[in-house]
Amino acid sequence: MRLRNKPWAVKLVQDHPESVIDRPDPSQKINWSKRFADISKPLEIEVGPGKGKFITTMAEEHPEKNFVALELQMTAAGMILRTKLAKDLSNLQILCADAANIASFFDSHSASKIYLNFSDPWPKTRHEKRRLTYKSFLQKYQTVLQENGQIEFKTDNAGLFAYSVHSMNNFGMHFDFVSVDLHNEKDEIVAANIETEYEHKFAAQGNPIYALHADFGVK
Ligand SMILES: C[S@@+](CC[C@H](N)C(=O)[O-])C[C@H]1O[C@@H](n2cnc3c(N)ncnc32)[C@H](O)[C@@H]1O
Repeated sequence: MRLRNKPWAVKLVQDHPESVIDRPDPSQKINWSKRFADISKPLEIEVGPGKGKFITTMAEEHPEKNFVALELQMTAAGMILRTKLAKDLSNLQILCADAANIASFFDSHSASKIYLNFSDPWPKTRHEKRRLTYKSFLQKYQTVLQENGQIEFKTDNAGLFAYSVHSMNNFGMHFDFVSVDLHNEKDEIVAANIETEYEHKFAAQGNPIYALHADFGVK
């Protein structure tokens, strides 16, 4: 998804370096302890949050955790920042960067969860390496996640879901939860689910939502 360029978003990002790390040099680790008031809180990362409904809701509902929105597009980063400022979410930081460099930005084994929500499907075989569940990405997530850390993945795209199950299984990951119709699971699972912008749109069109939780097991 490519968002139309919004000049206000660029300006907002530039005006708030305390909240957004804008295209950092991947050769330098980020000092997260300077960015979060309490670094001892569990850290959760969403890769590709888009406009940020999911990650800002999570940050609002879970002040006991720290969150990082890792988003490639500056316009999307600006939209997330606007919500962060409006809701005064001090436990949310925005990292405007490519997830291909995720292992450079975080200490090894520092995160407890990585969320992949409605990632771009890249259906052409020649673009397989760009899929966020391709093995080179899984390798980087493994480095960033703690031993018992989890990946939570949701999509409406059956092809990307099948591909991701295959890719994670080949990588030796363990599946803790799999659903091919998340919105029609048991009441407590449905109630705990926080929708993303894409999820809301696709579910409203009657599409099933696929979901899984997976971990890398003991290293
Ligand atoms: C299809 S949108 C989904 C947005 C949101 N997660 C949702 O469910 O509504 C995918 C998002 O992932 C971002 N993205 C794609 N590749 C990325 C990468 N390599 N690193 C960081 N963000 C990425 C895109 O810029 C876009 O905002």
